[in-house]
Amino acid sequence: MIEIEKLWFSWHGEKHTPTLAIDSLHIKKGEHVFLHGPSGTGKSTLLSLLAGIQTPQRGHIRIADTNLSALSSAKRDQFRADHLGYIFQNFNLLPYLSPIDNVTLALAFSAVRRQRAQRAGMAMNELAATLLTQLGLDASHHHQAVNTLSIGQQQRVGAARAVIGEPEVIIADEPTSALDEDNRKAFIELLFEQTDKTGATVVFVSHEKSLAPLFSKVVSLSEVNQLAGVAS
Ligand SMILES: Nc1ncnc2c1ncn2[C@@H]1O[C@H](COP(=O)(O)OP(=O)(O)OP(=O)(O)O)[C@@H](O)[C@H]1O
Repeated sequence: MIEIEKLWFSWHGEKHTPTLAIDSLHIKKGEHVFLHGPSGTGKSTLLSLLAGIQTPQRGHIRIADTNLSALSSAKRDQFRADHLGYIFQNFNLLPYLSPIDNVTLALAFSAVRRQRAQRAGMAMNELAATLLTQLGLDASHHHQAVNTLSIGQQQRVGAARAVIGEPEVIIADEPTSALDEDNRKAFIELLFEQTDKTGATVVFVSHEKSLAPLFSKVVSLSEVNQLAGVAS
């Protein structure tokens, strides 16, 4: 599902030391990947490359058989909207909109995800409400502005927005860092219940190594980031 080959990326251009140099990293469809590494090793950088927000100077990233580097910037934006659900560390929700409106907004930018959502046979608002409830946000909170929700509740809105319309890949950048350990685990289990229904691949970044046993594959970025060993 995700194939990284001979990846080389520097924030400062080709003449500078790379932030990331990954010879090869393959992630299978439906896998739950826990990506960890010390601060500054490039975890968020790798996620922005996977999301097509940045492009590598060398090598390539394929997601669902699409080479992201071969796409124009506009096509990469569309690819991201269609195939990737992103859960941000600070959730990036629209503060004055309700949970329902934040979740359905993910469908506004993607006909592919709208079509998949329609297969559920319910109105978009109803589907958003169902996902929010399944991810642990009680219906009594579905219509208040998200900036009046707790961090844990906002996290459930961020997760529902990422999974609606069944994107093939869910990327999560430390979405549980503000929660206690029991709530972190419970949230991840609820997220996997949703992604396993659709066979989505999950790439989850966290510092919390205690979460690693919940995942099917554990990747240490310090180990795969071979700064000296990538062929030019
Ligand atoms: N937008 C940017 N412009 C220039 N350099 C950047 C940018 N974002 C990150 N970097 C640099 O890339 C390196 C890796 O940063 P990154 O945020 O990917 O690490 P991280 O492993 O996610 O760290 P943390 O765990 O602290 O979030 C750092 O040296 C950082 O300064």
